[in-house]
Amino acid sequence: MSEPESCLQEKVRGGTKMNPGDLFGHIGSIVGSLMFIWAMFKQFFPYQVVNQIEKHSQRLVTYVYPYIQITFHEFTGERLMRSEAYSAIENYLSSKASTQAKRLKGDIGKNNQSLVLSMDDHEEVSDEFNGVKLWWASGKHISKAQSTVSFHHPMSDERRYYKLTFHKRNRDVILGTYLNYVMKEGKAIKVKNRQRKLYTNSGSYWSHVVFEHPATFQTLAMDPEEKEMIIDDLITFSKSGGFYARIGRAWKRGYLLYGPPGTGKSTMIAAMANLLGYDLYDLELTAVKDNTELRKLLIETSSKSIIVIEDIDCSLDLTGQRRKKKEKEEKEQEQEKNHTGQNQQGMQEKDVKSSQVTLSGLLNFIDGLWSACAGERLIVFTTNYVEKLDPALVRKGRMDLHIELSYCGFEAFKLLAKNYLNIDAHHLFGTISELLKEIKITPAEVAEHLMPKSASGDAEIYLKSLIQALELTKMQEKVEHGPHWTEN
Ligand SMILES: Nc1ncnc2c1ncn2[C@@H]1O[C@H](COP(=O)(O)OP(=O)(O)OP(=O)(O)O)[C@@H](O)[C@H]1O
Ligand SMILES: [Mg+2]
Repeated sequence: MSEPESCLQEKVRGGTKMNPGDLFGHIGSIVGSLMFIWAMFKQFFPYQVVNQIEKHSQRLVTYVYPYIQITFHEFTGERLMRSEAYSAIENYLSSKASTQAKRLKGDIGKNNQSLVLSMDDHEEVSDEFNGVKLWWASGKHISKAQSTVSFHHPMSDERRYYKLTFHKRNRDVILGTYLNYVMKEGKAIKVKNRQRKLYTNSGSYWSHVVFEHPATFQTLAMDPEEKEMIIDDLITFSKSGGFYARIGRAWKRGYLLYGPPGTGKSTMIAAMANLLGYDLYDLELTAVKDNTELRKLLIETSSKSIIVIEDIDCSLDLTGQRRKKKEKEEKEQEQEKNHTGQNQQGMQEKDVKSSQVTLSGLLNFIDGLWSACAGERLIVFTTNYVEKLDPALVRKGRMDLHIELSYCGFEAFKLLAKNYLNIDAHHLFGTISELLKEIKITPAEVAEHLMPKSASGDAEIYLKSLIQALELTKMQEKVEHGPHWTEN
């Protein structure tokens, strides 16, 4: 059975099922079917005729037609801005269109990789929500006034819309929850499909590149339970907009990632961005001139983003004095050279050497920013030395979750072996498990040993190389602790 036929029959069935024995139900279904056929064929009639027929039939239909229709136009307002609701519906319907509609439109998505399909004009798809059946139809108006003058831009006078049809007895469900659901889902799909960016600051300006880091939580080697807990925490956060609004708190969450170099802190941040589909702002504090500049940078960050300050201990010291002041001054002098001639820099460069970002500036600005800006933001600090940080910076409420990334345990090793060598088990695993209990080695070092060096490389070679390295470290430790070990 063809798709329009099946939709029509669903409509007729829907009418009788919803209101058995009700004459209006039948009439309404028939009128619904006629309207659907009309929607398919009206494009072949002149615009004036269509307009007149629709005007008069509308009045008649409202008497007998038990369905309610809502239209969502693509462009709204005097300045004809593209409607957010329309684009959310378009995204929401894209998956339904690809399974139900017979005529589809295809385009390259914003991430420039995947093909995005949407329903073509005058198509219809059905949807179901909490047991309620409803229909979406796409259509377009061709403006009469513009069609005569828009010779050079034949598409510019087309106004597309989506029309939602549902039985009037479901009014509460549709208006109360369904439409909110569609908006939310549609926006979520948009976020998932959009091209994400990695922003870095040079002085008070953000510049960005496309963010395409392949790290995911699946490939991140760490304790599986802790990993689950972090994923849960992130997903709960990203879905809690309503909760944060209800309790009157800004929608933000702070993470402190700490651990030795090479344990996966930066990798985890990339995985977080990939999981949530957020942009990344990598804030280089040592390149920020003062608190004002810092505030400006943070206010410019967009919603759904992760603001990262790596090695926070190297950027600020406990009194707020810059540890890397000298380096900063050198950097700024260089910038000064580069920007000579750009008059907008002139003002800022005047007091370059006297100003600096302080710890209290950072704290104030974080707290202040969150209450001023809408939308969700994560802030992530990383450090190799958690004990060196000022308690004010890492107190609860500011940094909600402290995550330790540590040396490679056996579970983490197994995941690396799976990722790098595609093996779940091996007779050398037992030896490695024992060695990992005694020897501290970072996931980065393990990964280095497991990295295939030739196309035909045997897993055993790489595992043996890892065992050798572990045994060597063990020997070295023995030598270092020699006197204690040999005393007895
Ligand atoms: N837990 C891990 N799981 C998977 N790969 C890891 C892990 N830790 C490190 N690696 C690998 O080691 C490399 C270095 O890790 P990463 O840059 O994330 O470490 P880091 O903790 O940020 O170190 P630093 O403190 O020096 O910034 C990564 O490119 C990644 O391939
Ligand atoms: Mg790092």
